[in-house]
Formats: sequence, C-alpha cells, structure tokens
Amino acid sequence: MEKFILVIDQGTTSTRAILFNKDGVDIAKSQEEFPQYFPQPSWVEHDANEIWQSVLNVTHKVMQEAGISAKDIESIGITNQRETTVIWDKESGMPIHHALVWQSRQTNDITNQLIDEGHEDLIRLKTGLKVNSYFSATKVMWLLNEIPQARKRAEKGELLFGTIDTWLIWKLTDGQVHATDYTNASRTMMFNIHSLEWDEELLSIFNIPKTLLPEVKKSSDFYGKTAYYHLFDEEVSITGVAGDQQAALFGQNCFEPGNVKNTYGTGSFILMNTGKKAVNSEHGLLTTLACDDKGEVCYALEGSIFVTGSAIQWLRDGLEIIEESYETEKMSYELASNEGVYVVPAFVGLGAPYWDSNVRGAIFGVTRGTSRQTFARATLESIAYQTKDVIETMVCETGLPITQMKVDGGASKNKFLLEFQADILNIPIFKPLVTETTAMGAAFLAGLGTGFWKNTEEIRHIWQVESSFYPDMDVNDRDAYYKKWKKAVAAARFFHED
Ligand SMILES: Nc1ncnc2c1ncn2[C@@H]1O[C@H](COP(=O)(O)OP(=O)(O)O)[C@@H](O)[C@H]1O
Ligand SMILES: O=P(O)(O)OC[C@H](O)CO
Repeated sequence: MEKFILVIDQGTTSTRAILFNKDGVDIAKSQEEFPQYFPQPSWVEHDANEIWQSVLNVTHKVMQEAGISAKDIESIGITNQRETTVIWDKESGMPIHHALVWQSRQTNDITNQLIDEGHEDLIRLKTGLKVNSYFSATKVMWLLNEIPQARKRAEKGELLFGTIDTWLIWKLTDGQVHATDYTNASRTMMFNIHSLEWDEELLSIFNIPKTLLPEVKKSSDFYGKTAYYHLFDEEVSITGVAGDQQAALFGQNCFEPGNVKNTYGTGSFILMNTGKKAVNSEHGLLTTLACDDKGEVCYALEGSIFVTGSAIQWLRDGLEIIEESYETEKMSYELASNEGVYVVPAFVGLGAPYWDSNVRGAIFGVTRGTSRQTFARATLESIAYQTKDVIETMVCETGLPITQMKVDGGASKNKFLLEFQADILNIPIFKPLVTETTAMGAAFLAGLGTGFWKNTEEIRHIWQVESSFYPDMDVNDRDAYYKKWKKAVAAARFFHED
C-alpha cells in the first residue's frame, strides 16, 4: 500500500500540513493562519497552544482531504519558524507566557547589556551568531526575569524550554520527548556549534539553568512516537526535524559547499552550504548548522533579512495601496524605472549584514509624480537590493564565486522581483517546480530516517526547475541602481544614529 510522509511546517504567520508521496509530489496540503499578538510596538508574540491547535487542525484536514489514516503515514517531519521561544510547565504542559517570536524586540535591553559587558566576541566564536534579540537566549532570560516565580521554578527543574519544533514534539508525544535538532539548537545562542553541545560557559553568563534545555539530535533521526490518539489512531514515528531555512536548503538540494538558496517569506533567509567548514563571518553573516547530503551536520553561512515579504504586507495593510500582494508585479512592470525612489524597509531595524537595531524605515526620492506604482516597485526592488547586500558579503567572506541562486517562498511568485533580482545580482536564478521546498526538505529528512528514500541520490531527481531568470541589465544601470541603494541605507542609518 502507498505510504506518505506527513510534514508539519510551522511558520511565523501560518501552519501547513503537507503529504508527500515517494515521488516527492505534495499530494495534499492544508494551511491555517493563527493570531499574532503585538503587546507593544516591536514586540511580537504567539500563543503556543493556538499554534498547537493549528497543527491539529491542518493535520486533521490534510488527512481527511487525502482520505488516509495513521497507518498510511510512513513518518512525520517537522520544520518550523526558528528562534521563537516557549517555556512551559513540565507537569501541566502549560506555557508560562506567550511564545516570544524571532522578530520581537522586547529583549533589546538585555542584548545591549551583553554587548556592554563585552561578551560579543565569545558568543560569536562559540555560536556563530551576532548578539541580537533575534535569537532565543535573551528571550529565555526575559521570560525567567519577567514572569513571576519563573526563575525559581526553572532552577527546581519544573520548567522546560523549547523552540517551536521542541514544543510540537513534546505535544505530539504527550510529554514523553523533550528534544530538538542541531539546526534549531544552533539558533538559540546557547549552543556551541563546534563542540555540538549546550555551552556551559554561555549558560552561566546568561544565568540560564541547563535543566530547561532539550536533548539535541540529528535532523534525520528517530525522535519518538506520537501519542495523540484523537489525531492518529495508531502511533506514528517522528523521524525528521529541521529549522525552516535549513530544511529549505536541503529541499533545494543545496548539498554541496557553495550552493545557495534564498527563501522570500516574511523576511528573507539566504543560506550558503559551506560543508564541514565553519566560516567565521567578519562582516555580519551568521554561521549556522545545516544538513549535508547524508542528513549529517554541516555548516552554512546565513544572511537573515528581517523585512521583505512583510514590506509587501505593509503596502497592503499599512499604506493600503494594493489589495493583494501579487498586484505589485503588474504595477512594477508598468514603470520603465524606479523613478529615483528608494524604500529602505528597516521597520524593525536592519538584519544582515548591517545588524542595526536603531535604524527605522525610510523613503528617498519622492516627487510630485511619485505614484502607487513607484512605491510598489521601490519596495520590491528593496527586497532584491537587500539580497545583493548579503550575496556580496558571502562572496567576500568565502572567496567562492556565487554563480547561481535557487529561490522559494511566498514572494518568489513575483516575476518582476525575480527578474530584477537576476539583473541586480548578475547571476541566473532558478525557481523549482515544487515551491514548498521547506516542507520538501523536512520530508526528505524524515524519509531518509526510515529508509523511505535510501539516499540523496534517490531524491536529487525530484528537484526540477519550473522557471529560470537570466540577467539582462546594462552594467552601468546595475551599478547606478545599487550605488543609490547603498546611499539610501547609509542615509537612513545616519538619520537614526542617536
Ligand atoms: N506575488 C507576490 N508578490 C510579492 N510578495 C508576495 C507575493 N505573494 C506573497 N508575497 C509575500 O510573501 C510572504 C508570505 O510568504 P510565506 O513564504 O508564506 O511566508 P512565511 O513562511 O514567512 O509566513 C508575505 O509577506 C507576502 O507579502
Ligand atoms: O516562518 P518563516 O518562514 O518566516 O521563517 C522564519 C525564520 O525561521 C526565522 O529565523
């Protein structure tokens, strides 16, 4: 009887459940958005129980739609928004507070204190990360400091910490398994990416009790069996776990050092596989753990851009100049150029390669003739320029030429964006047939764990190009556009310097 891999893809704004068959075809999917909480400007929170409920809903729906039951599921793969932090009570399973989301800036003060105390270099050497409120460690510190009794209870071993993968594994196994994988652990700022263990020295600096932390396993491994009998009428194994960006790198078949992918979602995440070598970035990229073609640990360089697709949401929900994000494509094609307008969408500061938490968004070059179309085009262009900032840094740090880039994510549906991206980078861009590459990566990891797929040779042919975009821009135009962008970023940063 035909079997399927069930992938739970738990993202920042929505949860998806997708079923893959042995040919790597996504035969059924279900998606559900869940509430976002903004208790203060620049704070972003989720209710972990609402996330869990959304997982139950989409899983139930996708199985119904495909007409399958638990016995038809070979195993489960989990992929998730990374860094987002949940702490819960070991006994009751109840979170002690909302999950603090990766985008949230409520720990900026803690971050600044760590920098002032001079811990930056040590943290970067051990974890590969910038000291930034993006990562889990300062979120754990905030929860332990702010929630009454939390520190005391953590010290007594009554509480558990997890990123969303860990929370879902815990819920699926009914509290039997407290585990994460290397890729997620590498985003917590508590994990030593060289010794592959929780770092005692950092935990002591952060004053975080080790009893909070999950066991860390390979991405393709046996995590446990589900115990949720309302959802599955028999046990199903969880055999693949990876952070969404590393799962996308795997799903895009970026198995060789030098391979690069960019996922254009809420933010954009550009990852380059660097093989067994941890490249220590001097210019604002992150060193992170990823999976090689055997599902074993390897290293990647990452450029994390905080605002890309969400800038399009701002055009829709903030400025209300579009009704649907796809309209920006046609609007941009209607113009011969950006008419000298540059949008710097630094709504929550700038991530890679600038890491400037103080800067805020800015728009330059507006004239009486500036139209909705100009704003749409300048916002789409800003996504491509931010990507170029990262790619240029990657080339400079690794000395490796980047000759092509694979893309996926919601905003990769936009043809104008991908054409402009190829032009501004001066390299070809390839978009795969199955754009659910994050889920596909998690499916591959789960399937390799059970022998559903024997090795990556079996899955390589599943990846196929749907569309290719080749550069076609005059070199002088390219240089002029990009030079203006750099000036716009510098001016926005100058404006917010103090
Ligand atoms: N045709 C489009 N053009 C530009 N942006 C788009 C388009 N379609 C979707 N987006 C953007 O893509 C993002 C959603 O992508 P998705 O990969 O689902 O995000 P995430 O996984 O981060 O929740 C949204 O921010 C949306 O504005
Ligand atoms: O949920 P996404 O796709 O926006 O991804 C979020 C990233 O994992 C954050 O690091």
